[in-house]
Amino acid sequence: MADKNGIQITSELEMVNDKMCICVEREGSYERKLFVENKGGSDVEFTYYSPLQWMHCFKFEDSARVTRNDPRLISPGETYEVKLTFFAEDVGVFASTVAFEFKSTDLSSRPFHIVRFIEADFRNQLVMALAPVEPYKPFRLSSLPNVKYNVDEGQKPQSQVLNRLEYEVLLQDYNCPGYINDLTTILKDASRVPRGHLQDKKSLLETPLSFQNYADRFHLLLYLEEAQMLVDIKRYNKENVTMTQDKQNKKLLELEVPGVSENRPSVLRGDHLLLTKSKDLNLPFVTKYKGYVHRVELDKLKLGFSSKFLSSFINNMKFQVEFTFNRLLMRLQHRAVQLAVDHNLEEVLFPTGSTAPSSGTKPPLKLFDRTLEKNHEQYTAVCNIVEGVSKPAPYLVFGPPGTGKTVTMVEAIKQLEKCIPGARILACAPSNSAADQLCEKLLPHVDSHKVYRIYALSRSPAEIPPSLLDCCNLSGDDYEYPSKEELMDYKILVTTAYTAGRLVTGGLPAGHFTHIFVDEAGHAVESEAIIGIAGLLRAETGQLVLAGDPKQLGPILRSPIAIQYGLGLSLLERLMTKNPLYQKGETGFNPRYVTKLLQNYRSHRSILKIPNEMFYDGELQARADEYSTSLYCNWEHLPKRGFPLIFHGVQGKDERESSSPSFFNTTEITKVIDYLKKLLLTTQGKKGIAKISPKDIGIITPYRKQVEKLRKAIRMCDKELKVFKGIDELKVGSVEEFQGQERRVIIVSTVRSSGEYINIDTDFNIGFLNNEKRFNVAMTRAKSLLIVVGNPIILSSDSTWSRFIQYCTDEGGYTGMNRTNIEGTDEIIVRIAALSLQMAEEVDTGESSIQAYAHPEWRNEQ
Ligand SMILES: Nc1ncnc2c1ncn2[C@@H]1O[C@H](COP(=O)(O)OP(=O)(O)OP(=O)(O)O)[C@@H](O)[C@H]1O
Repeated sequence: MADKNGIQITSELEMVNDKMCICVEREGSYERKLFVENKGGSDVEFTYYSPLQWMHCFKFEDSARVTRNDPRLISPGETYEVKLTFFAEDVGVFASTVAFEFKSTDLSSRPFHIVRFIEADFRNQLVMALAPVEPYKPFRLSSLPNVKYNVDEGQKPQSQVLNRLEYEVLLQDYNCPGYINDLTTILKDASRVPRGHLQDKKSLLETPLSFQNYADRFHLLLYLEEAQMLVDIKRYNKENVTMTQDKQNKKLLELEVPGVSENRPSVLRGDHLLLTKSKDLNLPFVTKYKGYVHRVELDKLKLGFSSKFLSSFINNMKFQVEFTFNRLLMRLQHRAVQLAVDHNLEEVLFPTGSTAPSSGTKPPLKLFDRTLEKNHEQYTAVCNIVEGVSKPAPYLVFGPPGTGKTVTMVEAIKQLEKCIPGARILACAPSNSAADQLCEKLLPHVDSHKVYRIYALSRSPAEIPPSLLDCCNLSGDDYEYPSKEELMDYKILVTTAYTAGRLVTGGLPAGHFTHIFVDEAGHAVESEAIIGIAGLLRAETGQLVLAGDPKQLGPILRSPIAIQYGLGLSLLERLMTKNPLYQKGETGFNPRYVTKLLQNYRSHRSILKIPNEMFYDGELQARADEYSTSLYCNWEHLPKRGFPLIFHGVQGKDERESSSPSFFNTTEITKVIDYLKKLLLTTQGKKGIAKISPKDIGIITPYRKQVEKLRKAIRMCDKELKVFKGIDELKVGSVEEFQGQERRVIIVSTVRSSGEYINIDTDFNIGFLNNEKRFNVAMTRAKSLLIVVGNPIILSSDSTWSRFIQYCTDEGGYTGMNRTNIEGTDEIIVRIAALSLQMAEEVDTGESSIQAYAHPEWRNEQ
């Protein structure tokens, strides 16, 4: 970039972070001058200039049409102009790197180069309304000094909970043993040979999982995971932070924690933080104030402290903050693996199929959802679950997205409730949204007083679906836990896997539940999936049913070592891959234990094609009803009629604001809003297109900040959308929040527009790139129309996305940014390397290296 040999390149454009920037707010063409000035003492030949990558929206011209064969002499003191035209056609941020080549008149000299970065930003009103509220300034991570301290206990949120459920079954601490750090070091370094008990632990990890080593192996894996969590949570410690008093509740203090809504760090209601007054830090002995989390609101925490602390609190007081993580979730898993052994669940967890199948034919079932009767696999699965043919082995319902796993499970639960008078059912899922969905699907056919949805205190009441308010444990603004006896009266309890642990603690006896169902079982670590099983299921009499798809989102873990030794394998996947009862034989799967569903009833066949080929060996059959999946096949905004899939390429910018580490992309938001308005306002009910309401549309994006900005754009900025009837029911959420869900129309905003942040995505397991499972879930939620808005160049660096974009292009579904002549960073790097090479090697062949770095398109033009 440096000016060289007296040549300076300046322009009329504003310089921002070493870039020449032009910012416009309207369509049109904009001309700006670049100045090549000779400030040296001798003549210089201007031999060439070229953008290193071709951008259709930029044009460069000069009066003499400089070429190598016809260079322009620039004498000392002279300035020569190059005209840049920016064609603003579509909102976005467009960047170009331009290389200028010169040669001094001395014949023996070699060419030299100067590079300039040019960025053009075409923004509209919405982009401006959503712009960063203040520049991004990452917060400094600090390791707090080891000082002696005492802890001042804070105010817990639980105080308002009506708790009639006793604590009958002990939950021990399961503290991480001291040797775990040494073991971690040894396991990370293959050259180190462990001795004594560390050797025993290493051998335990290397021995295949069996019922004999079940609890010991899982305890060890969980400790390894916890050790990594402890290291990771320290990254979030903060210095010199201030708090403010909450406006609604003066007893709470508000602390800003950017990233908390994306689980960076993960903080739930009821967790606690430790705060030390900054001014006390030099003291030999300090007090750490415990603040309990009463609410998590986007990037803010509302904390409850002791009254002593509150009376000494003054605004702008500075603190050091240490995050802790809630060990409860680890402890519940430790207890579960122990209870699995104590309750002898060997035939459930390592089934051998030793018991004879029940004989005799049962009368045929009349299903609530008659459509399932037409699918032999689903119908058989429901009958087999009701008959309990796999007992004590678990019954598995697995298959790709939209094949009806959840509806099969729900139908089986309804049939059990109807046909087996003594049936008591526990229905679980790893996430709240999946558990809510189970409950919502049960309600149309089961009396609401027979079903009870139990939430943990950490669940924000605002997120509870209105349809479940009458059958859950939220009472007014507070949660309650009914007594054991009251809970045992319900025929069906629905909860997350973790919250099922409270039922174990509450002393519900093993064998009370005749059937336990776990949906989305591929999403949970085995030790998590069994929290609601171990201690509640009696192996000889109970029936366990697992449903899921190992190709969708799996467990999220922190420790590479725990993953290496198998903690990332879900119970569902372990049974399917390691247990002979669940393997595919010559005649397919054994229907006594497993049903594989392969008929997709959700999506238009064009939407299914890529996930089907990439993740399901093409086995998936598109069986959704033609009428409903074709509703948008004639939509006027489709690039190609009959292909209800759009990839809209945009050239945006991934931005951050304030101290939030999360990303957003306002150019993509503009496009998403455009499509939303086309769907809801301009083409509603037009030309054979069915009417659609906001609840039938879902917007998926991987970053929390983009979720927040999209919601703001829809509910606050756009004057037509914000007053649109039912707009609050339009769900905008992360992929995790959409797992198990479907919508008639799905719009995906991928956000990423810069290669430099891809490592952050990989490190924190966020974003879409390098994450096939997240891609799979997002792409398989739409029934009749899928619109993906993203930067095709960045996404194409990932083989899965590249194939998807190619597919859309081949089928005519690609639109937006003209890609034909745009290349990725790799090509630019090659061209920059070509420049440097020539300088480094000091070769002067008399031939310019320009051919090596100029874009072919540019050469043709010249
Ligand atoms: N036999 C069937 N006939 C018609 N429609 C069906 C049938 N089975 C399921 N469906 C419909 O297919 C859609 C997907 O079903 P469901 O959500 O149960 O699938 P899933 O396998 O659990 O999906 P995911 O893996 O994405 O969670 C739903 O709209 C459901 O009503």
